[in-house]
Amino acid sequence: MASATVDDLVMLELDANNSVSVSRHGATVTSWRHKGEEILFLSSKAVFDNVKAIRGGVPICFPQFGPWDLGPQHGFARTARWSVYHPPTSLDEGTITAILELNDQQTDNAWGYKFTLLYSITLTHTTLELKVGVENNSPKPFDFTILLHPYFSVSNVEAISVTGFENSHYFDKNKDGAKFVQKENEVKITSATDKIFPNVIGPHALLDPNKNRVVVIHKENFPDTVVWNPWTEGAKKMSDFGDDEFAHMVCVEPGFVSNRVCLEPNQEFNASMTLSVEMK
Ligand SMILES: O=P(O)(O)OC[C@H]1O[C@H](O)[C@H](O)[C@@H](O)[C@@H]1O
Repeated sequence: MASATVDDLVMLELDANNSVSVSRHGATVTSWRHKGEEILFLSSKAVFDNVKAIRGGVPICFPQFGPWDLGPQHGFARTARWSVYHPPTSLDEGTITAILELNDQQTDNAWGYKFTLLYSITLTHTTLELKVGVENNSPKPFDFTILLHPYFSVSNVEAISVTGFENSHYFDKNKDGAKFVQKENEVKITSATDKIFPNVIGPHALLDPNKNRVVVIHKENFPDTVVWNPWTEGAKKMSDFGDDEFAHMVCVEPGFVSNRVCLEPNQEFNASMTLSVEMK
């Protein structure tokens, strides 16, 4: 079995307190240190064998979010080995960018289409921008769903709230996909949560009063947002997740999942998530 090496990591470092690390396995952002604080959650049981998806950070789901007839749950992008298209480079003072690439030749191609994914990671002293581009290099159209799956580190999941959902609706995956109305702006997490909110523009604010911290999640061309926490029972079912770790994480996931993206030959799809942190 392959195991992770230094060569697997792409590091974007502004200074000792502001950095991002990205694994070429799945282009998974595994850490974002902002002013010395880790913003992302990475399970203590995450497996780095270059086979399994990394449990935490920011995995990317493509060409399928959720179960998939043609391959693994959440698609192949999070377990494929990406290449470095553009190594970390400082564009201006205080901005560093790297670009990773995945194309059909780097996957087992069960999907059957030719494509190029470019994933730009840009770090500044105030933001982390993750931008994904999909190009159809096939002679025929294809369609897909896509989602960024950030795991945020929180003090205590029952103390936090996530805003940006006023007068929306959601499909509850824990209740056979039943549809519910969300009147309140804030989502609170007090039990197993797996909700798909279609067409919420955002931004979302993840308020963590115990940390005096707000993480703001801006999204472009990701109409949907999924909120997930596995809670006790879900945690126990995952071999790469500690039984008590659900209390210290929440996933707020921008995606294009309630409808499929359709791309004609040579067409491109672009979307991004930009995170910023405010201390209160
Ligand atoms: O265990 P994974 O395949 O990484 O999926 C983890 C979770 O991802 C998303 O948030 C889905 O909405 C959940 O249904 C799923 O359980």
